Amino acid sequence: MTTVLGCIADDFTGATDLAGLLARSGVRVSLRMGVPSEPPGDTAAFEVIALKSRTAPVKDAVAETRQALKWLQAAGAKRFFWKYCSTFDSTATGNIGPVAEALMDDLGCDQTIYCPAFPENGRSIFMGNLFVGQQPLAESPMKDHPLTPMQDSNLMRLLTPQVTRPVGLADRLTVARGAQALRADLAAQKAQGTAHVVVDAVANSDLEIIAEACRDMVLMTGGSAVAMPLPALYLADGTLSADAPKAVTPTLEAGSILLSGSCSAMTNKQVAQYQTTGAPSYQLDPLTLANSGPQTVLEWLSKQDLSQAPLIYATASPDSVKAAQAKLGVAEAGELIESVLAACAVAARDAGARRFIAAGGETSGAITKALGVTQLDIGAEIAPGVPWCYAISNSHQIALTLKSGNFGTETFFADALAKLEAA
Ligand SMILES: Nc1ncnc2c1ncn2[C@@H]1O[C@H](COP(=O)(O)OP(=O)(O)OP(=O)(O)O)[C@@H](O)[C@H]1O
Ligand SMILES: O=C(O)[C@@H](O)C(=O)CO
Repeated sequence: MTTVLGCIADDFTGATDLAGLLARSGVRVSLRMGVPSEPPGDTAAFEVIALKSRTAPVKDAVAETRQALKWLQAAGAKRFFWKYCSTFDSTATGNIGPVAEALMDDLGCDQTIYCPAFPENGRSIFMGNLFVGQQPLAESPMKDHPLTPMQDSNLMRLLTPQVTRPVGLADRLTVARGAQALRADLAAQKAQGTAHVVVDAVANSDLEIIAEACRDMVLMTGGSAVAMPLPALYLADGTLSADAPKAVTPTLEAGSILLSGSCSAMTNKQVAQYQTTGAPSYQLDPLTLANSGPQTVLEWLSKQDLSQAPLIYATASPDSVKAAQAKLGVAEAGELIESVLAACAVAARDAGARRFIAAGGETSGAITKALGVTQLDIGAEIAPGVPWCYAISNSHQIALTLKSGNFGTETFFADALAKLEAA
């Protein structure tokens, strides 16, 4: 069917996050890993293209996003959503602002909004300042992020050096006055030449007002949550027909594998919690892998009963990650582990695994690539922003969940397996 909303996300777990929130509507949502090489064929009402552009050089991020836009336009989309991280992960040079401006230029639009708020996951914006739980962004663990350390909490100050046109704010007091007031405020700012407007939101009810006020904008930008109300708005006014294809749940064979390359505080807790369930687990050590390769873990995996959902993880404390990085190099350590987890995913699939849980954005990218997955259909949500996804890998129907490092509660891994049983 014709695509109603074309979405572009700057990383893989972020793309499943957005796709999962859109899929809460029950309407089919399709996720593409990278810009498809084929022109659009069987497209869904909501199409999400996942890029790996968050920390790419600005020029590459812009070029790749433009290609994604062209594909979505060919799928029939007239409205677009640019999804970045709910913690606004970016640097003074990009990539949030430059990509947004490139999309605005290509779409001929002169204003867009910026709303990374995701209240269900503790991200809120007040007077243009982003909070993670009760902490300002710059006092949260994001201040120490290895690639995009967020050392300012003010979104206008963060965005201004990334763009060429004026940046403004629509604050919570305006949002609280409703969609009409917000629309009037945006129009007044547009008349004064303000192209980029940060919009406050602290609760889902704010996001509903913002989505209603901005639903006719050619381009909206934000975290996933501000897009969540759009399907219901489109269904209500007939932009999306009530008989638009619904999400379907395919039948799956048993056999599960959990692969974790995320070292976030939450993933560390999730790995520890899963181990208390008695499930088999294997810890990857980067230094051992560098010396002797993946043979030992692959042998261990070949002896596992996949109905026990074994876990293979490189997840470690910040200190041991730093120690491994000091010896091997940051990128080298990461790539080594990603390649081993990807090899484990393929070996597990060939041994009969059909349910895959991947933790970490980079890790998820490596695993989906190794499994040859290019398109996923979105299923039930396990935790806010983390859905099950269905795909074909080497002619097998598989289910995959790609968990963003910071998302989910401590029992996420067991919750994910249980959710699939219940589906
Ligand atoms: N023990 C380790 N030592 C060094 N690097 C590691 C170790 N374990 C994992 N890594 C690497 O750290 C990186 C973790 O990034 P990844 O994006 O997968 O997780 P994340 O940052 O927690 O997730 P997200 O991007 O969704 O927030 C990967 O490149 C992974 O290979
Ligand atoms: O918005 C978020 O926090 C996540 O979807 C994400 O982008 C993970 O990398």
